[in-house]
Amino acid sequence: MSTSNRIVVGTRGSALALVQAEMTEQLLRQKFPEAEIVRNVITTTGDRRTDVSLADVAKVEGVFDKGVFIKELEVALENGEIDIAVHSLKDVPTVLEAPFEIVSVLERAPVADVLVTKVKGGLDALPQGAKVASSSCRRQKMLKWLRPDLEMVDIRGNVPTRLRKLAEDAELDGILLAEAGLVRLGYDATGEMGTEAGNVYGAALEADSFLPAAGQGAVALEVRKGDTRSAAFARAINHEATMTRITAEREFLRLLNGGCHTPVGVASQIFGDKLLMEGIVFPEGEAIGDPLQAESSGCLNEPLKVAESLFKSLS
Ligand SMILES: NCc1[nH]cc(CCC(=O)O)c1CC(=O)O
Repeated sequence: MSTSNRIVVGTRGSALALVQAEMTEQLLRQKFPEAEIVRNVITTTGDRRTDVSLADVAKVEGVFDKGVFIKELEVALENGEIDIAVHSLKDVPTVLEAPFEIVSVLERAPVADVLVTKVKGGLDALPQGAKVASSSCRRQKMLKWLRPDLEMVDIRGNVPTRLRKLAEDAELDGILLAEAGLVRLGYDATGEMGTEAGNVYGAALEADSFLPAAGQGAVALEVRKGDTRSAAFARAINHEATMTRITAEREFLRLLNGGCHTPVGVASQIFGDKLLMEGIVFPEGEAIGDPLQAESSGCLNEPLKVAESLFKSLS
């Protein structure tokens, strides 16, 4: 167990996870110069199983829903090996196991999805029938809806690996990635990106036609429920506006009971004391039916209510 001035930050070992852990540790060091901030890197099921599709990892490994990137961090939290788990919020299920709590989020990075292609020019420059890879059913459905001619395929691996796979694979015309991950890894997400196998080019997909995942671009800090000491550390670096937005977005997803099998896009914005939300829900299964879409707005202080009204106005 931790002594009084020591706090152990737990993270996955991917390049993006390590950058996000570093951001967290730096903020903690600024707030608590007297504290000893220690890092513990943990390998998760999702990192280990790059041999099967993301949708299948949970089934193959018997891991609850989307928790393939977080289970081992929760085990480490439970064992007291770490005090604060750092996650990409997007990878965290909307309902946590009872012993855990998300108490804080870092300031959000850009939320858009990016189409990365071998040829400059974004979506409009992709030829008829081009092949685009993504491991996210939301991204696959959304792009197929906008461009029914495209062939969507699965892809695994961390961000630098995917960029390299695109540059290497002669058959592949593009991949979809979060702008947040690219930016945090230091890439020019909407420009030219270098890989060992050549250059590729990013173009952000407009957030009003291509809605991101709930919590995309946000980093969440998870602690043991009742561990008031670790929670106080984490809360001291919380970014309030991000917390408001992700609370609303995740509530919308929770109401829909959306996991990896019901593709859901959701975006939120703060204007003065108002919270604006937009949502899109695709039908389950292979067919690309017409999605349900809605918008809603309400008071900034009531993110749960705004999410509920968005959910109710889906039609
Ligand atoms: N599931 C993988 C994952 N989890 C978080 C990010 C990027 C950062 C973010 O969206 O917060 C990514 C990669 C991607 O979607 O391109």
